[in-house]
Parts: sequence; C-alpha cells; structure tokens
Amino acid sequence: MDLLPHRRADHLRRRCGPVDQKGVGMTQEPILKARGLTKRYGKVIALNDCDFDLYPGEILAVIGDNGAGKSTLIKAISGAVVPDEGQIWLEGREVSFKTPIEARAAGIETVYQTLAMSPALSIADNMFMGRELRKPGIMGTLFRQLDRPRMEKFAREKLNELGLMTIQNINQAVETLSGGQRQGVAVARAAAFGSKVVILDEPTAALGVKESRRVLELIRDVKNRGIPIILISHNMPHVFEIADRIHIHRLGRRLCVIRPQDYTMSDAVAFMTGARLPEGVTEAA
Ligand SMILES: Nc1ncnc2c1ncn2[C@@H]1O[C@H](COP(=O)(O)OP(=O)(O)OP(=O)(O)O)[C@@H](O)[C@H]1O
Repeated sequence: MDLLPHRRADHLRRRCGPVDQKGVGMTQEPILKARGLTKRYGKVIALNDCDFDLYPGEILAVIGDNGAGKSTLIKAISGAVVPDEGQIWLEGREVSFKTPIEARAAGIETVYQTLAMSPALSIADNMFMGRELRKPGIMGTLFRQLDRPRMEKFAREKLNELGLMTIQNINQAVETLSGGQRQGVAVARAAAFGSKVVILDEPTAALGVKESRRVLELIRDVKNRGIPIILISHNMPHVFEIADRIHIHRLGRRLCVIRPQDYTMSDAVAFMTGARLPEGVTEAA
C-alpha cells in the first residue's frame, strides 16, 4: 500500500509501510514541500536527494540518528544553508532563500536549540529583536526611537494568548527566567509574527520534566492556532506524544513517514538506525 500519495513514481523505492492515506493533512497540498534537496560538504553528503512535506495544521516530527542530516534539512528549509540541488515550495510558490532573514520574511520561523536570545535584554526586547516598533512620526523614522509601550503591549498579549502569563513582568531580563519560560518566550516569538511555519529544534532538550510538559502544551497551543510545526527531537516519548506524523531521516534523506499510532517507538528507532526497514521500503544505495 502506498503510504505517501504525493511521492513521485521514481521515489517508489523509498515507499513506506501501511498507513492510512487519509492521515492528517493527506488530502491537502503541503504548505511546505521540498524535492531532491542535496547538500555536500566536501566528501560528506549531508543531504542526499531529500524530499520533505509539511501539511497545514500538523505537527511533523523529524527524527533520525546523529549525523543523519536533520539539522542540514532544517537549515536548507530555513535559509541557513543554501542547498546545492533541489527545490522548495512554500504555499505552492517556489522559494529560494539565501539567508534566514529571507526565510523569516516569508513566514518560516526557527527556534534553534541554542536559543538566539539576548539574556540581558527584557522579554519584550527579545520578542522584537530585529523588528522593533518605532515611534510614529519623525521620532521613529528619523531618530529611530522605540515605541516601548506598543512593544510591551504586543508582547504581553502574545504571551497571554499562549498562556504564558506566569511571567509577571514583561520588562524582566530573559536571564532571570527559567529554562522553560525562556523556551516559552522563544516559541511565542516564533508564533507571534504572522508565521506560516514554526520550526523547533530540540525544544525540550535542556529542560526538566515539568518545564518540558509546559513546552509541549505550548507547542499544542501553537498548533491549535493553526500554525504547522516542524519538531526536530531525539526524545521519542515526546515525539510520539505530540506529533501527527513522523518524518524518519536516514543517511541524508527521508526514509519514510509514519504516524505514531501505527508504530511503536522501538519500530521508529529500528527504522532510523537501519536495524530494520518499514514494510515495503528498500533502502536506496
Ligand atoms: N558545516 C558543515 N561542514 C562539514 N560537514 C558538515 C557541516 N554540517 C553538517 N555536516 C555533516 O553533515 C552530516 C549531517 O549533519 P547534520 O548536523 O545535518 O546531522 P543531524 O541529523 O542534525 O545530527 P545530530 O542529530 O547529531 O545533530 C554530518 O556528517 C555532519 O558532520
């Protein structure tokens, strides 16, 4: 049975095992799609003719062994790396990002494992980093003065929408927040600016149990607001708890996509390490 109806015929060698074709997102066009992405670093092929599909409204986990090429895939999608070959489409339009700023301007927001935040700056300042609001009129345009009340109001509203108002003071420096709260601010920032896609790279890796739970809830909240999420994670229980579909990455390419209800965590680990292949999949040479 064909798992992925959107695949090209020449990719049949990478078909996956039995999964309901009416699975989440399967009836729609992908919001983000990539075909044939390749990225070489000298002799290392980090991405090898890799395909990718993210559907509207879904949480898609990307899992794979160390060095499988997950980060390179995400970097290619988010403009941090320019692929040597391949194409990317966002909402059906072909895109070619040269920088993360271009990807961000197009609506692809990435929260990296090492959070790109300035610890000494306030929550509000961090949320607006790189897109500060200026005062109206000459004070803003010529003297570049920040419109702090408007920035603080916006930041407060966004944190509130995502249930993050355990944070009392929006002017508090980010370094005074807990790890979970910081991650929360980063996710809120990613979701706040008209994003079409949010990419989260290991959002719970550095967090304790309670903080991880909060961040997982937050990811669900972002999804419930209609924003699709790509979640790169090594944490299988989290992936299986939260993902609608799981993209299994192996040797620089998508091996298959599974739904968590159809397979066990051990199956997923066996697939990503190459100990076993999903039914109907043969690994391309
Ligand atoms: N800038 C670079 N220069 C040289 N080689 C690189 C570079 N970035 C990645 N690679 C190589 O490409 C391959 C894929 O790396 P990548 O970081 O994408 O894997 P990953 O699946 O994200 O791994 P991990 O789970 O360990 O973070 C690895 O062999 C890595 O050494």
